Amino acid sequence: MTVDVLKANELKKAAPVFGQLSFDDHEQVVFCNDKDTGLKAIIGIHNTVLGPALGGTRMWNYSSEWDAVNDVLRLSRGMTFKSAITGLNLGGGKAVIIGDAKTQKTPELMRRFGEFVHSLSGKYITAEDVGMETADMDTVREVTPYVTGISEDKGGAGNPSPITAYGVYMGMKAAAKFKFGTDNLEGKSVLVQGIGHVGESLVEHLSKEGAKVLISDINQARLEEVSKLYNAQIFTDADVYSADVDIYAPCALGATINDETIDRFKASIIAGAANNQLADDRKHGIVLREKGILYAPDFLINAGGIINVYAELEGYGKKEIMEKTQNIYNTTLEILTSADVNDISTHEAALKIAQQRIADRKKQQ
Ligand SMILES: NC(=O)c1ccc[n+]([C@@H]2O[C@H](COP(=O)([O-])OP(=O)(O)OC[C@H]3O[C@@H](n4cnc5c(N)ncnc54)[C@H](O)[C@@H]3O)[C@@H](O)[C@H]2O)c1
Repeated sequence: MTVDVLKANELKKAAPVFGQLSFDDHEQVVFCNDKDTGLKAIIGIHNTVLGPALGGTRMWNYSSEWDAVNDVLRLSRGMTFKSAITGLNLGGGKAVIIGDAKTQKTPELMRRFGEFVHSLSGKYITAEDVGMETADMDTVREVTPYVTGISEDKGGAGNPSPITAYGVYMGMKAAAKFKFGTDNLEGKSVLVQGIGHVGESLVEHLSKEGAKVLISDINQARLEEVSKLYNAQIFTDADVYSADVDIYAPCALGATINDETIDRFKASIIAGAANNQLADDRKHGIVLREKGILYAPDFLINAGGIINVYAELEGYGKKEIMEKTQNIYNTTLEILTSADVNDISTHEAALKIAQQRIADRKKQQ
């Protein structure tokens, strides 16, 4: 561990961007700065072999600029594989805005951000992520057409979060089928960490099916609201990761499966919406497999949102969106089976398929 930290620190000094551990042959990284609106944003374009880089914008109060760079690099890479495995003709990109979405987000700041997106002439297309609402994308739409996730009355496909939640639910059911022999979640205990846009909708599906739902969030008011609405139990223990549940569903931020938490998990399945759940894809994917914890790869099961926004570009409707999202069940089962047959982590099994699709397309170009 100490050696890893030392190595990372040396790399930061010698090659602060291209040498970053999370840098993975990204095509372009754009730093956007505007003094008047206070905008400090980074757009990461990982790969555009399959199409324009599409991915949401996250507004977050990062503890350092370094964390923001790291996040956008990891998130944009994840988008490349998400679109590839879902069969969409999209590349991977993502943007982060440094700041508190509750106090620092203004229409002027969002429009200025939209102008930066516009300057990339469609190579990057944005959408919402943590800290963003459909209304913010409507504001961005005032200055650029390179935005999705806009409201339905403005011709968009609307808020992608309920579709994302439906896809996660499908992926979770497939994982249950694989692990428990049945996809019926009635009576299964599921801890949903983060009950924001996606988490709440997932809680709704789960409680309708009769699962025993536990919820955890840093926002106490939301906990009480969601608990009342869906009869979900608020998880009060200090340690979320050692909760004695059947399924852990991370729906807050990424990297919750890391060196500190991985030995504490008691859940049999990990299936949630958060992007980049594994702090170290390779290492933690393998450890989960060794521990017998079935991990449904995040970029595979949380693709509902991108399917929804892709519909805006391709012009298909709700029925097709739901069918494609429902299909996450089948793809998840295939990948879990393939990981088992090939004795590799589920993350690696999913990654291989995504990478192969990109390599095949590259050969044709
Ligand atoms: N919205 C989508 O369509 C979509 C699509 C794919 C992936 N995702 C990913 O799913 C996750 C959730 O997205 P969202 O749109 O619901 O975001 P959101 O901002 O609406 O909700 C996030 C929730 O997590 C809570 N939270 C933050 N830190 C926490 C912590 N340490 N412990 C517990 N709760 C915490 C917040 O209070 C909030 O309620 C994100 O990682 C996002 O990148 C979202």
